[in-house]
Amino acid sequence: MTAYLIKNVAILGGAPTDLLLEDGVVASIGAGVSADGAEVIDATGLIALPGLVDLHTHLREPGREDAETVESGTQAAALGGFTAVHAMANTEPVADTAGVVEQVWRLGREAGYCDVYPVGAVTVGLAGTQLAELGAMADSAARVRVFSDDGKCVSDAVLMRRALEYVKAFDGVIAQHAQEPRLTEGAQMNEGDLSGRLGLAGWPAVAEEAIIARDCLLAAHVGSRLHVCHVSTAGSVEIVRWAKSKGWNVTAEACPHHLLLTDELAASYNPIYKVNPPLRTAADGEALRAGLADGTIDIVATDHAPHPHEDKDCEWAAAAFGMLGLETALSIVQETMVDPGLLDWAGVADRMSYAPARIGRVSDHGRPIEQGAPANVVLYDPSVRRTVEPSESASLSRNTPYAGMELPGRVVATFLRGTATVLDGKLQ
Ligand SMILES: NC(=O)N[C@@H](CC(=O)O)C(=O)O
Ligand SMILES: [Zn+2]
Ligand SMILES: [Zn+2]
Repeated sequence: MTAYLIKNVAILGGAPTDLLLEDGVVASIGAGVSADGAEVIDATGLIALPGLVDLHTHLREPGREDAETVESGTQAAALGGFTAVHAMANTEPVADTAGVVEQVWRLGREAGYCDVYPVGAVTVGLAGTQLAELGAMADSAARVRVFSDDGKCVSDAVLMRRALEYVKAFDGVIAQHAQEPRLTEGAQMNEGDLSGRLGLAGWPAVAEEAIIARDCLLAAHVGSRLHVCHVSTAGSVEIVRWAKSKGWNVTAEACPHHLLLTDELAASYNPIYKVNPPLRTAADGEALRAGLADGTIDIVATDHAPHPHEDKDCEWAAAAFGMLGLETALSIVQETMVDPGLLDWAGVADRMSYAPARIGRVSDHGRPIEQGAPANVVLYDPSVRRTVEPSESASLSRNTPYAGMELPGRVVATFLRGTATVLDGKLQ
């Protein structure tokens, strides 16, 4: 196994030092470290961050291998600086049994680009009527700790309560896609003046906020853990802040696209901007960034949602919801959070590595870069700018909303347990 001696690297943006990755671990740190036979990387100007952890990725396998496979999705993840991703359960078949989650987990191991932690469905077939075999998925080789019907909301309050109660036995968490279904029938974009003008059915903020408020109360009532997926409104940030002030065990995520993009883009009628929950107003984006800065929003999660062109290259109303996210997430966090001074690199390590690993109960990832820790590390160059070129993506899909946009930063290398998955910006 190749050892890597990374010279003059700024760990979390600190003073330059040397970093030796050997035998799968961080072997030593300090100026002037030397190692015979190690491959030397001159990392002058580069930052080292702990390998990123995504709590919300759609890999589409099994069932929609035309959109993404575990292999292609984890290649995209590695290129984005991720060493672990949680794969959502809305596959075909749905990941609602020990058999399916073990299959996804094994495919991740075989591909070897990034550790894959399957998310188990909360209800059978995501149908929202009957609890899935949560215990069997938790006890399986995949050791599932995160359960979600993402794509759909667990809207039945009794089922949500039972799920929250059930996962307490193995320290699991319910990750809710907060969308009141009756308030969002036929919804196409954020509800506001613009949806009226464009003649597209609106998705009101209250449909998200009402479910989040209810679920915070339920989680507190049964003493369980709730995680809120893709928080998109200022009101949702306020509700999560309130729940945390009560000491309740509630965590929340924001997605890069909600930090950067706004609902005005829907005026193009280009379905590349169609996503669930929808792009919201500039004021919502500002509240999300402030919430992420002060810790109300615990993490950034990509909600990487690949769709083949036939599901996106059509009229707005017929198009699928979702956008790619893995390869651009770190750049967008730099653009929206680091460059404006809202978060430093230590903060990025927390929101994109430590905290998501903690919520997902993943112990091998999300560890500070210190001697003896697993060598899950990303080297990032914050000083360059690049134009997003969809054809360069490792994803099998092309639905990035950032095509042609100039973004800061570039992932130079990613190491998974000391093995380079990306070097010189290229997949290994
Ligand atoms: N975010 C999306 O717009 N789409 C996701 C589902 C989801 O995250 O709710 C998908 O699976 O395509
Ligand atoms: Zn969702
Ligand atoms: Zn999702």
